[in-house]
Amino acid sequence: MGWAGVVTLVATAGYFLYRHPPRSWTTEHPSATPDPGPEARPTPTSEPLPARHDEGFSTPPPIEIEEESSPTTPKASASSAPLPVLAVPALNLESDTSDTRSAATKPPALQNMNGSTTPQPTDHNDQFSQTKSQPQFLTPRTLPQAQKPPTLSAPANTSSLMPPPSVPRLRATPQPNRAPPGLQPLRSNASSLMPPPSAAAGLRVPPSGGGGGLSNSTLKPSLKKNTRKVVLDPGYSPLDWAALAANPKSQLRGVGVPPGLLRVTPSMLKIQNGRKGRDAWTSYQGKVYNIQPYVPYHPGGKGELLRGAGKDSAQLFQEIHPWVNWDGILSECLIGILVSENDTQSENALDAMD
Ligand code: HEM
Repeated sequence: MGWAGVVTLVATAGYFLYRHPPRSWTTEHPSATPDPGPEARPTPTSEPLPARHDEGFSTPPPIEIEEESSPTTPKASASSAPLPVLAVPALNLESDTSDTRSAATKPPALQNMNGSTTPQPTDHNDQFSQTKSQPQFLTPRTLPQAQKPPTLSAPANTSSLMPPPSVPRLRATPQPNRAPPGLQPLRSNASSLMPPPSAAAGLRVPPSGGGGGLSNSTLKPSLKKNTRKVVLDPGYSPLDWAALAANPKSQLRGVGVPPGLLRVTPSMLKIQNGRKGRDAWTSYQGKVYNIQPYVPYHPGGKGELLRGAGKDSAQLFQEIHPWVNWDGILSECLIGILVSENDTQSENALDAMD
């Protein structure tokens, strides 16, 4: 009987303390989180809530506690009882709001958000929702000082732990600010828009100076201004010239010119200036060419090409388009070699042409 009585007394005392814990226990647990936390969790299942919120604003500890709280929840599965217990400490905490402001703000937020039910699983969501909903909920409340610290402390923690909640706040805050000031939104928009324009400008500038796809459109007009190319008549394209040069019957050296290379003196070259029905000859690097058949195919036009008729064209040619393959274009127009005036063989060649 003695043992049974002692056991019943202890059980009733424990149950009484469990149902109605003293205020000192409720306040001590959140304050002394690390050591008593895991031990005291099974007894007051509702106490981790304020501790979590406090810790959630503090920093890393909440994660550990939540992980540890998960094993406690199965114990709380006998938690049909603790649910009503949750409401009890919430009322106590509201009464304790006068004691601690931080604890006062957090439990009411849970009550309002969750309707005083199932706050534990939504602790994480509460942290997010608190950040979002605290302004709405706390503004009606009469504790601006208590409101501001959590909001200020929350973004710092959320920025370190949870970037998403910090983002909506930034969005929410600049929206009201965007309309009136206009300078901050311009900066924010500029920060978002400035990179593209700067990048676009950086991209546009090089091609204009360098020579990309855009540079063609920009440089073509400038080239058109500086270019002296002419519009060739149909059938006189470089390909047409290539086809003509490949044909052995073309007689590009001119009619009446003896086969084989001729010895051409400067006087002979001067006579062949393209006038009075005579073909236009020119010399280039010691060789004489008949440029008359190439006149309608010359991209620079007839007049430009005939500037070298009856004389050496090396200087003009090199000044205008040294990259052009002279021999590749006029190989079939080769008349002979340029020799001095005293060369007797050149006289014989002229006699042969007459
Ligand atoms: C001898 C005096 C010559 C003069 C004064 C002359 C002048 C010119 C000129 C002003 C152009 C236009 C350049 C431009 O603005 O794009 C041109 C283009 C051209 N000329 Fe001549 N030319 C001469 C001889 C020749 C000869 C002998 C050939 C053939 C072997 C030739 C082949 C060409 C070609 C292929 C082009 C086009 C170049 C290009 O598209 O880049 N020219 N020439």
